[in-house]
Amino acid sequence: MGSTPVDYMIEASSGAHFSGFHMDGMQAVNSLVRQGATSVNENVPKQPFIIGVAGGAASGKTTVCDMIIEQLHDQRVVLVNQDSFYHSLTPEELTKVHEYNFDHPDAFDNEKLLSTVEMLKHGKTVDIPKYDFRSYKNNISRKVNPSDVIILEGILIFHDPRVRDMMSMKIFVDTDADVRLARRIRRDTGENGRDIGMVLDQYSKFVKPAFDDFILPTKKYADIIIPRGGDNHVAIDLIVQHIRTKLGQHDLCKIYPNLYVIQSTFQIRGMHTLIRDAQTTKHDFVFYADRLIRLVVEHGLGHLPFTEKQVVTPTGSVYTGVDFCKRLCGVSVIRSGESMENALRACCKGIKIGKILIHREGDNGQQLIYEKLPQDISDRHVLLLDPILGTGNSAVQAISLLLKKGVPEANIIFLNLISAPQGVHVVCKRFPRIKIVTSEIETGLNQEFRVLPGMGEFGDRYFGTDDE
Ligand SMILES: Nc1ncnc2c1ncn2[C@@H]1O[C@H](COP(=O)(O)OP(=O)(O)O)[C@@H](O)[C@H]1O
Ligand SMILES: Nc1ccn([C@@H]2O[C@H](COP(=O)(O)O)[C@@H](O)[C@H]2O)c(=O)n1
Ligand SMILES: [Mg+2]
Repeated sequence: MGSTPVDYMIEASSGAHFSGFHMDGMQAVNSLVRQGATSVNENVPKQPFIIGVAGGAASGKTTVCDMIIEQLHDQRVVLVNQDSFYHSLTPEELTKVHEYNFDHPDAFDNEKLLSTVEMLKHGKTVDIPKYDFRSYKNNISRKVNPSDVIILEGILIFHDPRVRDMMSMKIFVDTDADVRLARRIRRDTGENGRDIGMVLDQYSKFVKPAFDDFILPTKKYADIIIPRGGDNHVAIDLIVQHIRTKLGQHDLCKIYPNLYVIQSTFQIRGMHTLIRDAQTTKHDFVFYADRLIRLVVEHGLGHLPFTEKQVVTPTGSVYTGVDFCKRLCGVSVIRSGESMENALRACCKGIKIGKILIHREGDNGQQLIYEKLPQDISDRHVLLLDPILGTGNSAVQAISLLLKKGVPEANIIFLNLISAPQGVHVVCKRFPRIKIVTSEIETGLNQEFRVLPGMGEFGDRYFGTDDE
């Protein structure tokens, strides 16, 4: 590995983050239909992004982790410290603590660390011990919930290949030995209440040799080497940027560059949780569906072309901005697509909205039975509205009609709340120039072609007709 300030070998660490669906378009759907298959990957939980942070004692590992966590404040991140897996000292070892090597791989319960990381990786809650540097014991423990990002930190966190192989990104904090020693003296004589003579003895007898024999040799496994630890803001920004890209990117977006999944936040996830809950009242369903629809519409509008425009502000200054695209219209797929009309009207004053009604017989016999579209639709950019993309058959019908009316494929933006991978494959394969904007990708379809986990019959829940 070279020795540039930040050795950034992203490719080496970019193993797929979220599991996806990798069959070919129509072929995939047809084969699923033939097999009467249920969800594509219904039982495969999303894999967390596991990061390892190694480096010498007092190199700044915890500081770097804290900075990453702070920047990822809108994500579910958990920090697991290798210190938590120190073996508690026996009464006999306690009497000769100055002879104990805390920097040797055997000082840790490596099997427990491995099983803990495996559990978190598979979405299970774990109990992690808390280690006390003063009593040399781990008595109490804390509950740690599964998260989207798991950071494993410790001097020898790259030592065990089984733990190392679970990491999607490996960082080594590289700080000069004299700086590490100075920090260690301050920390151990301060918060750990130790005598300076003992600290120096421990350093020359165990810490320094173990760094050379066990820690430094693991530097070669790192994808990124950060000199100066927490002072290296550029490295930390790059790392956070990379993590965000990996988290926000569904595998399908890597296959289809015209598929846009809006970046998830806790707010967005919270809204999805509410509208997916079968117990949510009609009032709340409409409220949160409207909020999400508005986000999708705003995101979709961001894909329209624009022209530069200059205006004079009340201070007499010139502001160089942009002018909205004027030649646009909405088209809703009756009935659930109509739920998206208000959000579109709220964003685009006076926008024309056409309608298409597609009758479904099972899910193979789709029939277009009604259309009312602006006469000059071929000159407009079209925002096609349907909250759910399932098999893709209705979408194909609707898009085919728009193309027949002369709308260029590249002028269509298909907006929906949730998309099944099958529908994405079908639409993107057949119409590679249209854009799809959605807020979440589903796991798949069931045997009745309903989206899973889904949110039920959207139109019925939104318009309150589910009891009829
Ligand atoms: N860039 C820095 N400048 C000054 N002090 C630092 C810096 N990074 C860490 N420290 C201090 O050094 C000590 C060790 O840092 P820490 O992040 O806990 O290292 P590690 O987790 O590698 O042992 C802490 O007291 C911390 O506050
Ligand atoms: N009872 C203990 C346990 C560990 N150490 C030292 O801590 C260092 C590892 O912790 P970092 O936060 O610095 O990674 C390691 O060098 C051990 O020697 C200790 O002094 N006492
Ligand atoms: Mg630490």
